[in-house]
Amino acid sequence: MVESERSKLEQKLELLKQSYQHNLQEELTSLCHVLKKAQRREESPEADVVSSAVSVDDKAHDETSLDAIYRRIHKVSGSAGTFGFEHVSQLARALEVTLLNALKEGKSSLDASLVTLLQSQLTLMQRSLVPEAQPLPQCTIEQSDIRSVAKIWLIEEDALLGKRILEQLANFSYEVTLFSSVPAIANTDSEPPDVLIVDAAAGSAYLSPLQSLSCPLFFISEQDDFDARMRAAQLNAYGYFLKPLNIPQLVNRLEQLLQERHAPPARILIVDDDYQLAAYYQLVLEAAGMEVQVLDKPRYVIEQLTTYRPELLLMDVHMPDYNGPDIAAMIRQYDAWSSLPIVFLSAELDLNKQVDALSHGADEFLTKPISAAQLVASVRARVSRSRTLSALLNKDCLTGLLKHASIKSAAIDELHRAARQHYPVTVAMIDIDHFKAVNDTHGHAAGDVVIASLATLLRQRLRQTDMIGRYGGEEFLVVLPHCTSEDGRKRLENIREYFSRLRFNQGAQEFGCTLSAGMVCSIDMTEGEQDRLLVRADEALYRAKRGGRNQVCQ
Ligand SMILES: Nc1nc2c(ncn2[C@@H]2O[C@H](COP(=O)(O)OP(=O)(O)OP(=O)(O)O)[C@@H](O)[C@H]2O)c(=O)[nH]1
Repeated sequence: MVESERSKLEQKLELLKQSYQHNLQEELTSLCHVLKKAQRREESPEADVVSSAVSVDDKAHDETSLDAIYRRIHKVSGSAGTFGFEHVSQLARALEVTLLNALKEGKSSLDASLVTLLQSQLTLMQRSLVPEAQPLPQCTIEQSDIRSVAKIWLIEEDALLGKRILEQLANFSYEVTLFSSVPAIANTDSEPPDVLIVDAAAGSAYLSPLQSLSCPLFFISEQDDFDARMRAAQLNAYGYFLKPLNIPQLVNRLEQLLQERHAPPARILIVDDDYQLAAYYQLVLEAAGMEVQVLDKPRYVIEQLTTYRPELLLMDVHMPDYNGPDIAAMIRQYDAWSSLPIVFLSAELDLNKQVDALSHGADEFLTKPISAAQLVASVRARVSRSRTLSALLNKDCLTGLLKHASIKSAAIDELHRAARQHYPVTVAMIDIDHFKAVNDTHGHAAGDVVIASLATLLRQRLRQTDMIGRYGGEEFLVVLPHCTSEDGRKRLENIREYFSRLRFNQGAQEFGCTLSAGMVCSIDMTEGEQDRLLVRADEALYRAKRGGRNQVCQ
């Protein structure tokens, strides 16, 4: 995040805090007035004859009732700490516990001792109205549209093996520098790499200084025992690969790592009727690089989920018309949202109610007040785990791309969205030419390397917003939103050209491959024909094959 954007967010946060401080001041003053009223009633109940004549409904709304005071103190205890008024929050929390116990004992109105306690604590709260500094957490996720080439340092004493790994990784468009030993790194003055791959034979005594490079570490090793793997874990190794090396497997892991770093921002939906708190959470999460929308009317949650498609829902438990657990239970009725992470954010102290909320389909219960750092860490961890799980379910293990069913449904969803919002989408089917011959001549493992390299190339040459899937064995489907046929053709030609230049090694043999692609753009189709987009792309691919292969047809 650029510095100017960050300082804008910090200014907004400051304004929000000032506005909250003003409201809190008013709330505490208003509570003091209510207490005076309650005290007068307590001292001369005969003056309160009117109250005996009021209806049950009016009593329920009596602002001096124990329940009404409890709710207001509960709200202060949940929100004050969030805005940095730690001391006020602690005082309110202690009061809340006392009032809750009184309610549990069956009391419904304030007695003299409770009034005195409340008055003294409210005075203390008014005096403590000084916010503590709360820096916004740093944004740790870099975002860019197209990923740059990743730099890798490989430390391998065996020069022949090092050269072989380097050549194979170069096929996947990584920029690899080979070092013969750990000390050799000391002689380089270039920037640290994105990833460091080390042969564990280099000796663990040498390895500790590598951690100062603060880049992810991958080990390659001949040893598969507990001690060897533990040493790697203690050095925070991100991956451990056994020799002989399975390059596609290593590349898969590298890609996973690089994708995490360049992952699109997490999309969060906040459902909370308290606009100040919701605005605060929004600012904190945005400052951490996330995309956030706020919904203050829980009634429209399904519509909002459908249009915004968040990756996590952050929801208040107590809202005026509906409560959070009921909304969570309703969301779980929809297949599409059955695995959406739902996190409750509430000042609820009662453990039974927290457990009840979780049993209604929520994944986590965070108690207010929560610090900005805690909120960001918790949301980030949930989104990351959910992305990993969904990758396992929906992604192909050789290429890390979407599987057939997932890319097909992503394509159909995107086409419908594009038709509603009137923007062009280009769809392309890509197939490796004469792939059977690659397998027959160089073996299945070499064929796998070719498939994985095309996947990597597609990821590297397309935008983060494009969708890529492995449609069949050596066939890929790509969906390019906001892309005209002219633009789509340029991108596919670039990929075709680049792929034809890749060299693969199998033993002493070197070989290359080509691809054919069939593409179609949604705006070139007639109104009712859009459902046939995939069929038309497939027909275009067939023409490319018939026309001699190594070409893009539309
Ligand atoms: N190595 C490897 N081969 C695969 C995989 N999935 C499918 N294949 C092979 O891909 C080959 C596809 O061959 P065909 O569909 O006959 O077409 P082709 O040889 O690519 O020829 P054209 O498409 O006409 O250019 C078959 O031999 C499959 O066994 C895989 O995951 N790995």
